[in-house]
Amino acid sequence: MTAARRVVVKVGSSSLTTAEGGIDPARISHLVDVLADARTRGVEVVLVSSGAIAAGLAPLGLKRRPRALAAQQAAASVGQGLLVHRYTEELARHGLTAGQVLLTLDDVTRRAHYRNAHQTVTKLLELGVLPIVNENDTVATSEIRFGDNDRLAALVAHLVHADLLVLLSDVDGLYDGPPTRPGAQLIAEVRSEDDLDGVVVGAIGAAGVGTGGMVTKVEAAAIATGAGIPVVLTSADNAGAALAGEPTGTLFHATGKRRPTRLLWLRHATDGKGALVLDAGAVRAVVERRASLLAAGIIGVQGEFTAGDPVDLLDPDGRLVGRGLVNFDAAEIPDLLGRSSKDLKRELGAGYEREVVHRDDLVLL
Ligand SMILES: Nc1ncnc2c1ncn2[C@@H]1O[C@H](COP(=O)(O)OP(=O)(O)O)[C@@H](O)[C@H]1O
Ligand SMILES: N[C@@H](CCC(=O)OP(=O)(O)O)C(=O)O
Repeated sequence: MTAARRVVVKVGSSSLTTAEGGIDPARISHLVDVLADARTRGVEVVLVSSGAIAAGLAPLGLKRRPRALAAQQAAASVGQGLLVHRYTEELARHGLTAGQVLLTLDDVTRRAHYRNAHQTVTKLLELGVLPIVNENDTVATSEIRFGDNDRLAALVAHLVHADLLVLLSDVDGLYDGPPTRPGAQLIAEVRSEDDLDGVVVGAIGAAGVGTGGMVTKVEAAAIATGAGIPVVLTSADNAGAALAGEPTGTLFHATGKRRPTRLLWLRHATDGKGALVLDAGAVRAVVERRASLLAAGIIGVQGEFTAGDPVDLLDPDGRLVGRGLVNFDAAEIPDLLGRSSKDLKRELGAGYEREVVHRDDLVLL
């Protein structure tokens, strides 16, 4: 693989903390050396770093990662500052400046937020700053949370038009089963989902500080490769090789083409906040003709959602056919059901003429 020009590097909590808990300064120092080295070769780097919660445990006298969301958020609040401070000091040794970017799910799925996040990170790169991204843990509540940073990193890779995503963990690649199992084999290359048949993808590692384990890494790889970005999964110790384009760990080849991120997210990770039930004609229009969903073809509405939320699209038998970002609140839809755009415009005004889900905001499942 040739060396990439713009890379998103994601490092997990398990690669940044000591066995006793708390940030491991030596590991951060090593990682920063590798990133700085890539920078001197002209590679633009965006770092997605986990570890805020893990870094907050020791200062709060906590022995292990708390289960309750509020306690995790408190730990993240304490730990994020410490973490970025560590990076800032280490980067300064190389004459580099860190910029903190905290994102929520909305920032990479809602159009206006997405544009904003894109502009900020692009500007930081233009200014020669090394952006350090994490989820905005203190404000993200359970329904709108990534939780793990693997999928966030895949969406960030898309957001910044990266040509490579490097996922660094405490394991040196994807194995065909839990790596602690005797005889587990490293998978060097994944060209399609078929290569994952029979692979047992398991939970978090021994460090117990990560989230999601291998499952979210494989999902992240599917999101990125499906959007045309290859992924290298390896250990933090092998970060240098990965950034130099040398074979290491597991390489997931790109399978698809670039697509809007909010569609990637809709397909891979979002559960609909509610659902719209379509009549048979609307199912055909949406599935076969890739048309927008109009009010005339909707026969039911389920759940509570507001305009801009993801909703499931169901056929008359309740089968899931797609998911889309809806243009109306749930409460507005009953009045629109089954009515033509022309009637809606005449009776309710021009704002009601628009599609309920625009085809650009819709994925088939
Ligand atoms: N098939 C597999 N291949 C490799 N690692 C696996 C596999 N199944 C489960 N794992 C576990 O996933 C862990 C990495 O996930 P996690 O602890 O969430 O790390 P991070 O903090 O880096 O995100 C590894 O330590 C490993 O024990
Ligand atoms: N945003 C959280 C990330 C949670 C987490 O542990 O993620 P990861 O280690 O990537 O599985 C943090 O900084 O602690």
